[in-house]
Amino acid sequence: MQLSPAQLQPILDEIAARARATEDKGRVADYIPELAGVDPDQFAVAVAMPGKPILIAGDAHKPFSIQSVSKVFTLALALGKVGDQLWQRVGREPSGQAFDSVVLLEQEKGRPRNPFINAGAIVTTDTILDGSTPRETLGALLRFIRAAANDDNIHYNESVAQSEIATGHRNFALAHYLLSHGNLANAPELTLGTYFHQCAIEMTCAQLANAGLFLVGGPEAPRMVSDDRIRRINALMMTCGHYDGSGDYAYRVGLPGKSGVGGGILTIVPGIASVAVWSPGLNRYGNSKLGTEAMQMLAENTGWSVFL
Ligand SMILES: NC(=O)CC[C@H](N)C(=O)O
Repeated sequence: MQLSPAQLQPILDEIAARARATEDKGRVADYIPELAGVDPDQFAVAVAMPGKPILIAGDAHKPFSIQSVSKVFTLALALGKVGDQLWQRVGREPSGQAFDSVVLLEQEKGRPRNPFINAGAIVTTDTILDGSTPRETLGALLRFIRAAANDDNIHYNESVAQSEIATGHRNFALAHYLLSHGNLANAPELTLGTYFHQCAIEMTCAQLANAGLFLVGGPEAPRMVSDDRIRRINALMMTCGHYDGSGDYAYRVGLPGKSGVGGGILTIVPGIASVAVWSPGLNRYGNSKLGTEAMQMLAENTGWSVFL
């Protein structure tokens, strides 16, 4: 359903007010030391609709670490670079496991289930890194995101990247495991250096909602990838974008989304809008607790769903 800005704004204001009043805001990710000190008492929502002014509520101009939301952009780049060959190295099935789980990687001989769990994202980044330096690859990624958002003021936070380089032992384990199965083309420290920096990109909710417009489609949305790719990326966001909480998100929100441990979620309403929410406290799946609740409320109040 298309809603006018005048109809949507009060819904967003109500969502932000409810979020502020909610006592249980979830737990901030503390396994990345640089993120452990983020104030959990923050909330923002932004709705970008092609050809219309962006709508916001809450701290929508405060930058946050996009973390795994970056995996949507690297997937788009990787599909642009190697096309369907990507699927020789990564699957397209939900994993039903935590984002940093190593279990299936051993059982399935080093082929990660999907591009959104860490192992699959590391392979995806390895694909776009191939033949270039981490600096060039990050430059290409930032150019893509800035063009999608129509905003040059998007950067990565070096301290957050270094914080993960120093403590990301599970990701190093995953990368070495992939290498042992011949599913890593570059040295683990190069691929992971790139991966940690892509996760350390900072955006505001307003910027992220704008950056997601290329996945909305339609005549007024930015055309960065083909319609066919838009459908495929959205399908993967729906089935795998929230790790072992993907089924729960599909049930509660009914829209394709991608979360990150920084507390951001990018959600696409095909043909209508790109929505970003941010609240740093996470639920037990590592997805933003208030962000998920806010998206459920937005979907219920707008009737936005891919299912009816
Ligand atoms: N779910 C996430 O956002 C995880 C991203 C984080 N950089 C990690 O690799 O652990």
